[in-house]
Amino acid sequence: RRTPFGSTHPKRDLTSNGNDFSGKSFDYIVVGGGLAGLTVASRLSEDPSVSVAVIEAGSSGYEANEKFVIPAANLYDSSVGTQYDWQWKTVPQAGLNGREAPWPRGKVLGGSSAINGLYYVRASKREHDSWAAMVDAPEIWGWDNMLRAMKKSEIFTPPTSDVLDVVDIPYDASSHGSQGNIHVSWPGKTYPAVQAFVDSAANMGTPKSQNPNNGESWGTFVATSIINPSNWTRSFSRTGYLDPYTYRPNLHVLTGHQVTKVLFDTSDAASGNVVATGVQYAASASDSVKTVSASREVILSGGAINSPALLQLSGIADAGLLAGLDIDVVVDLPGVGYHVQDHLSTGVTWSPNDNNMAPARLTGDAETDSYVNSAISYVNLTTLFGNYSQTLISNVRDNMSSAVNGLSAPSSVKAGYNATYSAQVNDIFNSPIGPIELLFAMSFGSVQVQAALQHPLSRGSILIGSSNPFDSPRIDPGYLSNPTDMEILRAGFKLARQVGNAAPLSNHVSTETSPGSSVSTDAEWDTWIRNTVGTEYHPSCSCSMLPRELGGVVDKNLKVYGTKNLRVIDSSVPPISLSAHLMAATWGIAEIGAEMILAEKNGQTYQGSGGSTSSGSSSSSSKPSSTSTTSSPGATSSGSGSASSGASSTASPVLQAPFGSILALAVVGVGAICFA
Ligand SMILES: Cc1cc2nc3c(=O)[nH]c(=O)nc-3n(C[C@H](O)[C@H](O)[C@H](O)COP(=O)(O)OP(=O)(O)OC[C@H]3O[C@@H](n4cnc5c(N)ncnc54)[C@H](O)[C@@H]3O)c2cc1C
Repeated sequence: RRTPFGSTHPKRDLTSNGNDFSGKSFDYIVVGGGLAGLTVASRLSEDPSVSVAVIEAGSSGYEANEKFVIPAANLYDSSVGTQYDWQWKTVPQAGLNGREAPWPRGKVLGGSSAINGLYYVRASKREHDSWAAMVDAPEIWGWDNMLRAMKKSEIFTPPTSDVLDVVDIPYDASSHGSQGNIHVSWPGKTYPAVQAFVDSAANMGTPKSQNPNNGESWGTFVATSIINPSNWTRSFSRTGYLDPYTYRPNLHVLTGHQVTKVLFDTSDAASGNVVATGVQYAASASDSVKTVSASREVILSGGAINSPALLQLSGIADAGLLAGLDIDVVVDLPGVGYHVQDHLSTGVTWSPNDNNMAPARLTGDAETDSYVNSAISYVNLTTLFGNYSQTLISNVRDNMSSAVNGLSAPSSVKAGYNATYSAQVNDIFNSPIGPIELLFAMSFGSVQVQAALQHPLSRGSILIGSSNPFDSPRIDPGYLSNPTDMEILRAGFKLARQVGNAAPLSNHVSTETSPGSSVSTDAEWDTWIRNTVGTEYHPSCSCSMLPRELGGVVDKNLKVYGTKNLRVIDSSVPPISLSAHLMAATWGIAEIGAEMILAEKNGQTYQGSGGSTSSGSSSSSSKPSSTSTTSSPGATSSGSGSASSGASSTASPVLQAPFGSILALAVVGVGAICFA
């Protein structure tokens, strides 16, 4: 097979030679070959009439394949801390007694889905509907369309009978997809202590969930994992969305090169129609900068840290920030990098009183090594606080404006904080949704019940500190800056301890080793929490989908405000943190984003699950140009309710469109790192 680059190449065009893209033009450029980026690129390239280029900063990962495909999730023999991890750190956090918290992110094809803890957990209908209401787009971002999109990406397999002999796992196969790209199942090995956790958490007030994947995501259950049960390997965006398409000549992937800037035609900027024309990229700070063009769109899928940073480097951010860094303003968009929310967690740890534990090292037996610490419990406010929960909610409501005023952010962002606080208080806290997740873990010979804050009221930011794209951005999640977060998290750890000490789990543990008996008063818990907690690896909201006047970065069509053809499609776009692990929603976002793009290309209006598609007002050739009649900033898209062709369709109004188409209990000193 001849490649567009002229050489004989047996496979899809996968190169690490920057010259192969230099000076070329593609219809679509996807920045970042991570979870969302590969999903989008794969779906777009199902249309043979378009050319798609992916630029990934990390390597392909094929050179160390076992590292990615052998999960070993409970041992966390993963790539965190290696060359496959960006190895970000927060700035010192006052809420963590001045500590800097590590923020790993995947830097390899597959992105963080290549290095993460495998939990596949959906958020609730209520959270997705709340998000959709904020952008008045229930048909696109509400539960029905998100569920359809999440199912589209999925190949579900029930648990094995061996596993069901040990642990009760109710499931409803109709809540899952069967013809998608990512295997979703349960590991081949489990242990009686897992069932004991489920029973103890239920005994302590959080009943077992019968079907957490169907919009009622609260309760106690053994979560699914991204695991291929035919060989017990990790199923992630590279194996699901790239590897199978070896001979797709319109899909081109460049690895080992970081996109340093998006390039624009600003001739029509006054009418809000800045046009992305391509990107610059380089292998390192000392490499020569190269350019590649996009004739239709540039799509940012760099993840929750890199996407806002790249927008800022490219001149789309708060004008005040850019002025201080000597970066020309392309679009004054104050929300870029604000609204940051993250899950914060650690665990109460015991020595085991059980010989039948997950092994403390890899055994070499794939089925045994597939065990994932995925028993979890989403606990609501009433279970945590009893009657006091209503007082807590009233307090948050009463203190909302002073909390917002106390935050440092541009004024439109503060207006957005009011909106997202209201959503949290009215839609989430006052519901069965869990603001705390408990996670059961057996790793390295210890037993742990972790607690993780799911709906933080603290707000943070990710802002570049220099115009050098190879410098780390300033990551400030503002951990525990809102005192209610500490109140909820403290209650979560107290409950974690109670669950471990409640029968039947109490039969599987002996001495509590951390925090131990010296911690029992609120003040002692708070000190321990500040000295111990870290990220649960779910930062989001840094390119929030909100109205522009609320500090939004993308509109309901994932388009960056002020631009005609620049989208962000990744985990940075949810406007509120979700009570779930982030992958499931991110695959949903990516599937919907690809549908939107193909719809717009075909001149139709994307209507999600809200109805059938209709012809849009744009011409069928919607290549950006200053005369095109397609979208204006913040306006509805001229795209269309699309569908992707391909193997993974799931029946829905959208798909009838005419053109169819760990926990690594790496216990370090007193600390523990939870991988989830
Ligand atoms: C250690 C860890 C454990 C986790 N555990 C779980 C879990 O068990 N379950 C779960 O649901 N979620 C988990 N997560 C979170 C989940 O993996 C992420 O939320 C998800 O992968 C985000 O997808 P994304 O597409 O937004 O970003 P990513 O998957 O991180 O992909 C972004 C990609 O873009 C590339 N990139 C960035 N900037 C540039 C640039 N300028 N130029 C070129 N390339 C660029 C990156 O190298 C990366 O490959 C975990 C995350 C981590 C780090």
